[in-house]
Amino acid sequence: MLSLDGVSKSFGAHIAVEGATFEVSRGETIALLGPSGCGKTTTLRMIAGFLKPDGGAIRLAGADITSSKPYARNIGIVFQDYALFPHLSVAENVAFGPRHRGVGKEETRQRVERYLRLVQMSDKAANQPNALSGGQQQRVALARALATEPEIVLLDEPLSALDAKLRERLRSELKQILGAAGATTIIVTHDQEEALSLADRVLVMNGGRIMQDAAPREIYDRPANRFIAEFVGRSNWMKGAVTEDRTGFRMAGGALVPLAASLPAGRRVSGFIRPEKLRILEASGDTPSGMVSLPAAFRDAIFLGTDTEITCMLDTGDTVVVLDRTGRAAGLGRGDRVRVGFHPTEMGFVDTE
Ligand SMILES: Nc1ncnc2c1ncn2[C@@H]1O[C@H](COP(=O)(O)OP(=O)(O)OP(=O)(O)O)[C@@H](O)[C@H]1O
Repeated sequence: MLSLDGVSKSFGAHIAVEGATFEVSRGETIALLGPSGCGKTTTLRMIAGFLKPDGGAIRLAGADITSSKPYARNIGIVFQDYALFPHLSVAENVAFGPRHRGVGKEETRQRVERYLRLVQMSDKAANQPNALSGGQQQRVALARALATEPEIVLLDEPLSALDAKLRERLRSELKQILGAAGATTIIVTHDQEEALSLADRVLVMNGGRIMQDAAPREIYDRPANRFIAEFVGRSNWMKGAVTEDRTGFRMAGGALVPLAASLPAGRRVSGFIRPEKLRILEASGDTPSGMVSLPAAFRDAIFLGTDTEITCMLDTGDTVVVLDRTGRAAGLGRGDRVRVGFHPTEMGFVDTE
């Protein structure tokens, strides 16, 4: 449906986007995820036609749109701040796009009804936007974008102006709405949960470059580099080195973690484990079968509601964070001896930079 091929954009000497290359299939939702300033919005603005790329090509439904005007592209956009027309009612806001594009009266009326129903705002059709909550306004903005039945919908940080609770609710609604509309969607966000939960594929950007383009699970379980392992989820980095025969990772302290595939000579890797993959074990006794255990001292525990975040100092000197749901930290005091256990298959590796 949409493809970018080597798309670049600089502002003066600053390269904002470099060689962006990816495709979005019909009905697919992809997320551009990355820290502030990584080039997400610039990429979106080039797709929308508000910015002209310095190089590369953008194609939409087979046509080269690299240089076409924004209004000539069949694209729907939802911005962070909703930007509804304040003097028009909710229904008139949704009708605006189709009417502007010459869609007939009856068809426009049907679309307003259909898309307001889809975002569950039918009962507010006659209201003015300023009489709606932030979440309601954002749903209307979505209906307005969908009502033109665009080939692609662009969502720029669509939930970031909402409070945490509402953001979570609207996130799952958004997924349903986009699915029901069969929309092809690109969502720009710096919120990893939003990207992982909404998108079929996540493109992680940093410094103007796309660093990984993969399914959410893949990004989380097999990040392409250290930046992604730290930006998406949290990581405990474990000291160690690849064994001489290059089939294992010998951790500081002696524990051996087998590698899924033997590494080419000269390649150095760093090992990491997600906090929820670690378990607190008693200081003595058998290590559960198949697990590796590392002696450690308990430091502190913070109760977060569902999880408790436990910090331990391994005897190797590494500090690790364990997310625990079993109440294992109860009764432990600073300095108490414990072991930190995990299954070797749950250790991830990235190239040492
Ligand atoms: N019109 C402009 N003129 C000059 N520099 C710009 C312009 N627009 C963006 N930039 C720069 O290009 C880089 C990428 O900006 P962009 O807005 O794409 O980042 P972003 O990933 O969307 O960040 P954020 O999440 O903060 O919006 C930044 O360093 C930014 O300062």
